[in-house]
Amino acid sequence: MRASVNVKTFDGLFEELSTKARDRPEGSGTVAALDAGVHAQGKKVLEEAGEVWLAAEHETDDKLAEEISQLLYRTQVIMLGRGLTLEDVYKYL
Ligand SMILES: N=c1c2ncn([C@@H]3O[C@H](COP(=O)(O)OP(=O)(O)OP(=O)(O)O)[C@@H](O)[C@H]3O)c2ncn1[C@@H]1O[C@H](COP(=O)(O)O)[C@@H](O)[C@H]1O
Repeated sequence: MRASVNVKTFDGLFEELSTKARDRPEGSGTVAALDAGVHAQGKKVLEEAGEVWLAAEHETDDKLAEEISQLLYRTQVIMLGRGLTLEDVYKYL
């Protein structure tokens, strides 16, 4: 894939969401997801994981990539909700 200045990365998204969690801008879905609590956040992770699985079996590469991006997002919401940093996770990679 060709590099692009506009492509978000996992780290870049985490920084963006951390700022949203701190500043709590109006209309942010991330702020709403954080306020909904860990139970709701966990359900979203499971839902997106299931959609990744189904897309891998039945959908196009692009649809699969979209579902994976949503799973990454929902994973980051869980991380932020629990106060985990990227380093907390990366040390296990
Ligand atoms: N990457 C994402 C992202 N992926 C998924 N989602 C959310 O997840 C939804 C899709 O999930 P579902 O399939 O469950 O869709 P849905 O059932 O219609 O959603 P709900 O009604 O359950 O909210 C989207 O409509 C978004 O609300 C995301 N929301 C935000 N981001 C990124 O987070 C940044 C901050 O977002 P805000 O906090 O909303 O400003 C954005 O710039 C994006 O880059």
